[in-house]
Amino acid sequence: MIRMSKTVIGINADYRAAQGEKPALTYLTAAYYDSILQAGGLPVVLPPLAEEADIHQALDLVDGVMLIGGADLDPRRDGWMLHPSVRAMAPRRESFDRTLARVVADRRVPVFGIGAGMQLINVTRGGNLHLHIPEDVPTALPHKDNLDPAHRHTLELRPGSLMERVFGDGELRVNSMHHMAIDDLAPGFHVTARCPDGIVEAIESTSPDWFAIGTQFHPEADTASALDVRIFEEFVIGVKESREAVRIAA
Ligand SMILES: N[C@@H](CCC(=O)NCCCC(=O)O)C(=O)O
Repeated sequence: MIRMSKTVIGINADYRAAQGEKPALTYLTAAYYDSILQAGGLPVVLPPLAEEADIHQALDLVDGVMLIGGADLDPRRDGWMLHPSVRAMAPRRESFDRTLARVVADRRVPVFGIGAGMQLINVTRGGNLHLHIPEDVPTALPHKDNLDPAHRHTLELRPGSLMERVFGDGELRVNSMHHMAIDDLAPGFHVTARCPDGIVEAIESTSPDWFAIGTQFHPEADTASALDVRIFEEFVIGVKESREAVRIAA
């Protein structure tokens, strides 16, 4: 039997600690792994591993990683004060995610960060965040509407970027469900999409040896446009090309 070797993408997940008689849960929206499947990749879920050695062994088994969205990164872990608007993610998830992101970056594992996942890449590599857009950027458009999960805004794209390859020119509207955003961008990245109010909506690595992208919007969500799936196709292609380049260099 000829075994097709699909590009394997490890995906982190959300986590809920045990509550009374309710057991602890690992869970994630199916759209994250379905988007990888639709793009021709093979998704595997990475549970919140505590040991760094286990994370290294898990990364030996995948070609790339997708960091999903979710609740807020705890700003105190980055030396900032807690903000009243912060709804921190489960500590077990955040501890794993932060170690995973650091090891992924150190090993130059191809990565796609979505929402909180993009924010995590940025703080892991020395950037920081606006903790609450309405306070930090009072002139910003609304980036979250609790009454409208389909809330959207337009984007302005960087010429020559992956984002422009996917979306081309013309007006582009994406979903928006966040109250934090990238403030200082980490070294080794450039912004490839902004909301017209200046809020960062996509980033790409500028390092030739690391294929790393991030979107603040959610191309996997039900509210995404038909073109958004192309981002996942570009990601899977980029991961495959990165891995082939490493094999040739070896
Ligand atoms: N909490 C952060 C990141 C926003 C984010 O990832 N939202 C996704 C929510 C849906 C999901 O859990 O996938 C912020 O608000 O900036």
